[in-house]
Amino acid sequence: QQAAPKLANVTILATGGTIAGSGATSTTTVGYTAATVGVQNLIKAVPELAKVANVTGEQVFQIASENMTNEHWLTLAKRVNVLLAQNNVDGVVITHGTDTLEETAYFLNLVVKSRKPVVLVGAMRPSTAISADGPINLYNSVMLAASPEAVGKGVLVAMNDQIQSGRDVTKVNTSTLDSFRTSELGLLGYIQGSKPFFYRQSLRKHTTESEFDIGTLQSLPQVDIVYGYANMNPLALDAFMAAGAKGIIHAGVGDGSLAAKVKPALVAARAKGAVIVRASRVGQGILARNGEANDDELDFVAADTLNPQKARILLMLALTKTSSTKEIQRMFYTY
Ligand SMILES: NC(=O)C[C@H](N)C(=O)O
Repeated sequence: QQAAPKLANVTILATGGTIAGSGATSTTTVGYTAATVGVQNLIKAVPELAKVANVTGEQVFQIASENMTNEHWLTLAKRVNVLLAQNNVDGVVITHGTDTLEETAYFLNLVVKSRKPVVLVGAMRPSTAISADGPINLYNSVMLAASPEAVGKGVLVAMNDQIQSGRDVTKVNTSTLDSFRTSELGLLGYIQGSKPFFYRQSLRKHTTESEFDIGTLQSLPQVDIVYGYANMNPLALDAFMAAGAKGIIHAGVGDGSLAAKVKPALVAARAKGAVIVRASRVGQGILARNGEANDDELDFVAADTLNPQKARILLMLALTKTSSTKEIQRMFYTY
């Protein structure tokens, strides 16, 4: 008789969200309360986890993800790095609210110092709902974090039977189960029959190849996002600058064009030392450097394919290393 294959050790770090949410009735799929179920009960609800990994759980936070802060990210990333440095941990799963899940995934993609799998997972329906998606998503994530195929792929997101890259995935629907998408760049693979099937991989640097190190950081530089729209005015930008912003993400219309009413305020912000990154509210495509604005002349940075909320994360990390816009532009083409 053959010995049973040794199961991988996976730690689930629970942070809250709808996956840990509960509603008044089984048909409550809106107006429920996020972040009420503790990690041990999340694990207990899916006994099948024991078939794919030796699972341990830690409650890191218990919050709805709209309350995620830079400080939460630093705490979480440090814990992930400590765990993955241990020989008795093979992978980490992070349960998370879906509203900012894509941001946490990209942050960790840039600061985790390990090739071991890190998988983020959430749910669109609370744990008390008919056909709650949390249990299957959690099962798939633990299976993925335990799988050799996920090693070295960067931080992953596993929802709705799909594997997405932490760099590229974004929430695209307020409420449906297929809310996590990677527009044109494409998902990485599928999960089927308790197995991962990978088809592609991001070529952008991550984890062990990243130059960013949050090991000794207690805070991140203030970077804010100003949203573009017709009749846009510089009020929000000026307020962020007055509050001490070190960087501004201009979530511009189209290819990041600058409204005549706003451009002088951006130029003034740059003159005060803030780094200006031009991104787009569109959600797909490359933000062309020197396209809709002359970035060389203005000394601005182009966000490449990062959406504004992900551009904010890269700019915060970039500002921990340098204030050179040339260097920061290189980083936007690297990560
Ligand atoms: N589906 C969810 O998880 C939404 C919730 N507001 C959260 O992000 O925590």
